Amino acid sequence: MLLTRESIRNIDKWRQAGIKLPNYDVEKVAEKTKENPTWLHFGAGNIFRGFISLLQQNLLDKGLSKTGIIAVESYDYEIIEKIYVPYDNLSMLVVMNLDGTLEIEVIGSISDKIMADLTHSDWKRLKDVFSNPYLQIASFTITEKAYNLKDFSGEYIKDVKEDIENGLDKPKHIISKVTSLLYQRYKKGKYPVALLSLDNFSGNGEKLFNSIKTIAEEWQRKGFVETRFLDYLTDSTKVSFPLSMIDKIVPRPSEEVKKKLEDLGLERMDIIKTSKNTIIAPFVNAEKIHYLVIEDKFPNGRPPLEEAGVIFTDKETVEKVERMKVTTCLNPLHTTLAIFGCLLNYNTIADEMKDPCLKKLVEKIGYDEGLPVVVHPGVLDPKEFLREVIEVRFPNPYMPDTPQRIATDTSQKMAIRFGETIKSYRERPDLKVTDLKYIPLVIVGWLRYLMALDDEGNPMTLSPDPLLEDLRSHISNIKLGDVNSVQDNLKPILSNVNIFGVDLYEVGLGERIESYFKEFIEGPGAVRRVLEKYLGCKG
Ligand SMILES: NC(=O)C1=CN([C@@H]2O[C@H](COP(=O)(O)OP(=O)(O)OC[C@H]3O[C@@H](n4cnc5c(N)ncnc54)[C@H](O)[C@@H]3O)[C@@H](O)[C@H]2O)C=CC1
Ligand SMILES: O=P(O)(O)OC[C@H]1O[C@](O)(CO)[C@@H](O)[C@@H]1O
Repeated sequence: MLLTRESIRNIDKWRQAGIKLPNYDVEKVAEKTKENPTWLHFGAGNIFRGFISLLQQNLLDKGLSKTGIIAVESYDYEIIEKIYVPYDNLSMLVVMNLDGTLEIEVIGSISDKIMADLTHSDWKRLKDVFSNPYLQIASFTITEKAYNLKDFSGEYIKDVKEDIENGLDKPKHIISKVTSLLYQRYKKGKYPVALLSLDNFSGNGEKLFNSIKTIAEEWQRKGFVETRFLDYLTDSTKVSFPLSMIDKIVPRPSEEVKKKLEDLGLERMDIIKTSKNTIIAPFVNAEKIHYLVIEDKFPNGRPPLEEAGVIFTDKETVEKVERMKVTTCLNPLHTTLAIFGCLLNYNTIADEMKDPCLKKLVEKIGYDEGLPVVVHPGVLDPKEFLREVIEVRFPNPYMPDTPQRIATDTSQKMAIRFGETIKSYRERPDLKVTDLKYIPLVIVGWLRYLMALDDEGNPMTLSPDPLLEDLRSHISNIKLGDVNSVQDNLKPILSNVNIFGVDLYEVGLGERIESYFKEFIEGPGAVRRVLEKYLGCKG
């Protein structure tokens, strides 16, 4: 069986294999989408194929929507060539249930794909779609770093510098591309639209807005865009940037799942790693549980996604729910497991949850250090959410999620995942930053991880991170087993407000972290020993 539009016409064959098919005519929806494009999504990767597209499929299945989503890829064109084109834009979602059963579903709601490549004819098509009055949403899952225009020294990165000089016609960075597309929309009729970031970080909509506004202002100063364009962009009845909280664990595609699909008779299920490091396959494996909370601000209307389980609410509630998830109840625990999982040679997050020390560490970070500063968001209960994460979601033995995946881009995540809690402790009169014992342990774990040696002292490959070279330039001066080599090498990292959101020395944690670090590098096995010492556990 091939995952193609033609093959899914043979409904009985797919049914016999136990695979659910779209309950609508995929071709017709694709046609309708061409005439009436309402939703573009930037970032054609795994979460889009396994979650966002599922929401729209849900509406199409119920007859609540008539059009699909157009996937836009602006960075890794191999995804389109190798994962969209050969499979007619279909994706296959494999849900890993807690009892080991799989629920498999062909997703047909991705109606088209576009490469946002200026040298390709697709660019013209993208400009047309973007200036279409029907367009309601341009959403994004492009990873947190893609929103950054500047490097850590505060300078515009190379592509952005060039984009600012070159104006509307040759943008390279995704934010400049989107700003240029928005200008087309403005010129065409000032039509309204919502730009919806579904990336996993605090204030995602605001960050998208600020980045786009920065480019627009630079272009306005150089005379590339009209001043009124800034009015359009900053008028939320025209262009909105809703905040969102997105939550579904969508690990990289796993060989085990691929094998199971092949056993069912599916062909061409190969997992690829692109030259830009995206690991992707025709299928997506994911957990069943998910949450999506979005600020209800869509000036050109939106599909009735509440019918697919999305919670629409006000900005303050999204902020609270997002803070709860990203800064305390899920992502800090994930990053903790990522760092120590790599150091202690774990292959899955679920296996780590069987390690009494690691389970205790995430409990301490979640319940003891995180929960006290969480503001109850109303729509979800933080304690119950945390319990579900620790007791149900992370330990799911069928989820092929790896610490190495979550360890990607850790430098971009520390400020949000740990810095926010540190700041709350600093601000609250009833709490002291120096009461924090376990968050510093994770920060130290990360510094130890950056030595690229596992706890036994064996070389370990580090996950991609835009700051890796910079960080390694300090850390590589330190030798395992030689506490004296620490010297001042940690100072530039620990005092970097861009990395942690605070200067860790100023808040009183720097020295403690340095001293923990020295214990961590005493020699092989020290990471495990230190965890046992501070957590009173036996790993
Ligand atoms: N995988 C997951 O479980 C979840 C992911 N997310 C969010 O979605 C993001 C993407 O996750 P996945 O789709 O799983 O990853 P992925 O690796 O499968 O896809 C990443 C996507 O982002 C694009 N991208 C990467 N760097 C870019 C850049 N500099 N400029 C423009 N586009 C760029 C890639 O081309 C690709 O389309 C995450 O970083 C996170 O913020 C949110 C919830 C769950
Ligand atoms: O650390 P990352 O790359 O944002 O990934 C975090 C993981 O946890 C989640 O936050 C779960 O919702 C997803 O974004 C992803 O599976």
